[in-house]
Amino acid sequence: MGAVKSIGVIGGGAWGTALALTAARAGTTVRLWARDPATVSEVRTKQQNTKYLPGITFDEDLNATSSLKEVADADAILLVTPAQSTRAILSALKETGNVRGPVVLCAKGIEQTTGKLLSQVMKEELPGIEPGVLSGPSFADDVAKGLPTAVTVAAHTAKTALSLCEALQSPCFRPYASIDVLGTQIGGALKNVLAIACGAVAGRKLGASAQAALTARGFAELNRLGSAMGAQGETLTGLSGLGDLVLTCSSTQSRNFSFGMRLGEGFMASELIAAGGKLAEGAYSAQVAVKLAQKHEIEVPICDTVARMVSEDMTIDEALNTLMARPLKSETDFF
Ligand SMILES: NC(=O)C1=CN([C@@H]2O[C@H](COP(=O)(O)OP(=O)(O)OC[C@H]3O[C@@H](n4cnc5c(N)ncnc54)[C@H](OP(=O)(O)O)[C@@H]3O)[C@@H](O)[C@H]2O)C=CC1
Ligand SMILES: O=C(CO)COP(=O)(O)O
Repeated sequence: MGAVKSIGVIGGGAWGTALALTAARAGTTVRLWARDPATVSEVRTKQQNTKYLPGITFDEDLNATSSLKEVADADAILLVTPAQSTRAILSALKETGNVRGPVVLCAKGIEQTTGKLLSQVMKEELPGIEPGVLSGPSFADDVAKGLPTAVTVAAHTAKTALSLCEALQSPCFRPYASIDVLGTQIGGALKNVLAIACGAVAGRKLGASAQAALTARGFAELNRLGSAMGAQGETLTGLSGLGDLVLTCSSTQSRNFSFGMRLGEGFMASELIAAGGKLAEGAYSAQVAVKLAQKHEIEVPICDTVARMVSEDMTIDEALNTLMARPLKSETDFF
């Protein structure tokens, strides 16, 4: 593909808005699609998205629209809605007949009903269109404020990955190109599950040592499962893997970590979900991550306890006891 001069961003939430700002700062023509007309109007007229990025007024004028057909008419599309809505949006995008460039998957999750990665979903819904993936340690708030951030942008060819990077690069946003489309998705999906575990440890006040141990053992799970699924080692230890795991497992700014904290404080997962709070993708990916691990015959005890806490099959104290009472084993696979 040639240079990416225009980008359509689908998703008027925190991350979609921050990525639209990122493209604008890079000098790329950008149009943001949101399903909520109030968001479209506020972004257009007030340079704000108070529902998802409260307290931030953009320096950039963003062109927002409610027309999917309009936003699809771009050299590349960033798809930035929650993972579970990906199939429906891809199908609606196909209906527009306007998609020509790569569609970059920016959600961090696995499809619950099928256990498929989002690029696999895209292959079914938009065959013939190149998938891309954007993932890495990047809080939408930080990015919207122009704080320095680095992410991985993957596509099947280096040329496409580099063109996408060029269309997003600015003094505050540094994308690294990759051709590991599969591997770049795995870290983002699994770190959300593992961040719930770390948040639960913080909420239950089990100490910084426990949190660090859980992060490191969580990385072992991410690494084992990612490798079994075919991810490259450098991807798993890179920005979209270890980088994002460290960020999300250590900050109350993370919605997954905060969701875990509430579990650790004694709230039930169903209460938190019913209250309709902020999106915690890990709550939707935990169970399906465990199933994927079973399919690949990989042990993921931390993901498993998170899945069981989310389905209310286990309390935080039971989870802790289960993890601590596991049979002794080697940290490496050498003996
Ligand atoms: N926030 C962050 O820091 C980062 C988020 N991500 C990932 O990006 C994805 C989106 O997250 P984020 O933007 O933060 O989420 P938000 O909760 O901030 O926003 C979600 C957006 O998606 C819209 N939406 C939800 N369901 C649908 C649907 N079925 N059809 C169309 N639009 C829909 C919502 O619209 P409405 O308002 O109408 O409900 C809203 O505009 C997630 O997978 C997340 O893990 C990745 C990196 C950073
Ligand atoms: O993916 C993110 C940071 O890289 C955002 O994490 P949360 O969805 O947990 O807020």
